[in-house]
Amino acid sequence: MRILEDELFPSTPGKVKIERAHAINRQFNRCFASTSTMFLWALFLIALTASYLSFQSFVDTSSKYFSASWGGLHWEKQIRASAEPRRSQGFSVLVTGAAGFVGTHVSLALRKRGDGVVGLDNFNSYYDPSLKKARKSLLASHGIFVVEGDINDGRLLAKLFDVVPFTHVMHLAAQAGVRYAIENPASYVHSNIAGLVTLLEACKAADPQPAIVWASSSSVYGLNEKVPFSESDRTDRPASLYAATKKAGEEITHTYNHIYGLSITGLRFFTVYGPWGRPDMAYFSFTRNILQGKPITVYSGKNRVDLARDFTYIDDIVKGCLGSLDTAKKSTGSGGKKRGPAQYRIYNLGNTSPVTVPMLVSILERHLKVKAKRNVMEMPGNGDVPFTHANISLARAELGYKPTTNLETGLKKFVKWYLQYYGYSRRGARNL
Ligand SMILES: O=C(O)[C@H]1O[C@H](OP(=O)(O)OP(=O)(O)OC[C@H]2O[C@@H](n3ccc(=O)[nH]c3=O)[C@H](O)[C@@H]2O)[C@H](O)[C@@H](O)[C@H]1O
Repeated sequence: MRILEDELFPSTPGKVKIERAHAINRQFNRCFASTSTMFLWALFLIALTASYLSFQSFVDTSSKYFSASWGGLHWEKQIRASAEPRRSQGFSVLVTGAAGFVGTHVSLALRKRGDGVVGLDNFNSYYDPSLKKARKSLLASHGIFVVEGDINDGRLLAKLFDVVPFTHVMHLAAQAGVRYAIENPASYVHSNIAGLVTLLEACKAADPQPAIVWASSSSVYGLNEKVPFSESDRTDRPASLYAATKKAGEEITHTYNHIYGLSITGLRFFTVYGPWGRPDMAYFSFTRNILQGKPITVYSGKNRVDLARDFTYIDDIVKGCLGSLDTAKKSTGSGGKKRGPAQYRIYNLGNTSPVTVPMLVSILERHLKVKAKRNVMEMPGNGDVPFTHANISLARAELGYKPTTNLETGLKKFVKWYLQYYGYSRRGARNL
């Protein structure tokens, strides 16, 4: 009671002071209590934000990890198994563009003779990716594992060389097609220049360094008029961006050979055709249109001169690729440094027997037993050259390259595959 009275009615001024002091103290305590509560709240909020952020980064990292199409112990095991040669002194070859036309055939040929093969392909949609998936299944049925990834992915390439000491790289990944460069120029720079450099960087850093065989193109001869085209002819007048990027590739590979001791062989392919081919190429799209009763456009040169190509059958090209791998010397660098001069070669791989485009159509008509609806028009100025013709004496002498399939025979084999693949022989045309 007394305490309560004293509190309500202080009896002395001194007591008032004390009471005031108590009041201030109480206020201070209240204030301190609320400040510390605020402080605790702040701490709590900071902790909450921090844990949210770290959870987010965990989610990001793990989603990246889980969505990555490569990596992990099982993946590495598959790579090692695929890369393992099955013959003594066999190669371990990394084939880029393995789900592509030439890549599939070369991979199969290497596997059949007992070499180890790992494929790499980005399965882009330049043409129907389901054809690339079908090629991948074909490769898988022969024990060849194809990694889904891009040659611009330096981390992936480093990982592959980490897992397997590849003896060779068969570099066939590229943005192909002469006329498509008008529509999508950046894709040529991305694959044929940036991708090439990323790949060469990985090869340079690899220990041991692999020997590299890669696909250049007959298109580097551009406006060259001297026939047949020899490796020593001018190649500084490309007629398309595609050709320019392939020519740039020849210069870039030379640089890596010169500075880092990489063994390099460039192959100038001449209009390669055959089963499992590329739907964007004339022989393929003509076949599709002829079977579907649609017209085809046949380009002609100035003054109605027929265009001609040194069409080369895929099996001959494969022999040239394997001959190049077999004769490639080892790279001489290690630890990113050149230890001595390294091999640098360029070869034409053609058929050395050009055929006109109207003749190509006639052969297809005969094999398909259907008449084509031809629209002839002057070649638009979009990168085409009027003719190609390979001098193959260098490849013959140094690689033992000797093409044996003429266009008539090669197209017969292509048509047989086409009819079977697209189901014509069984139940009429698939709707393609
Ligand atoms: O050797 C190469 O380095 C290149 O070969 C190939 O290019 P090209 O020789 O141009 O083959 P391709 O398109 O089949 O046209 C063949 C002919 O048909 C004509 N052509 C074409 C299409 C058409 O609708 N009409 C037509 O007359 C056309 O004018 C041409 O005269 C590869 O595609 C290329 O990636 C590259 O590897």
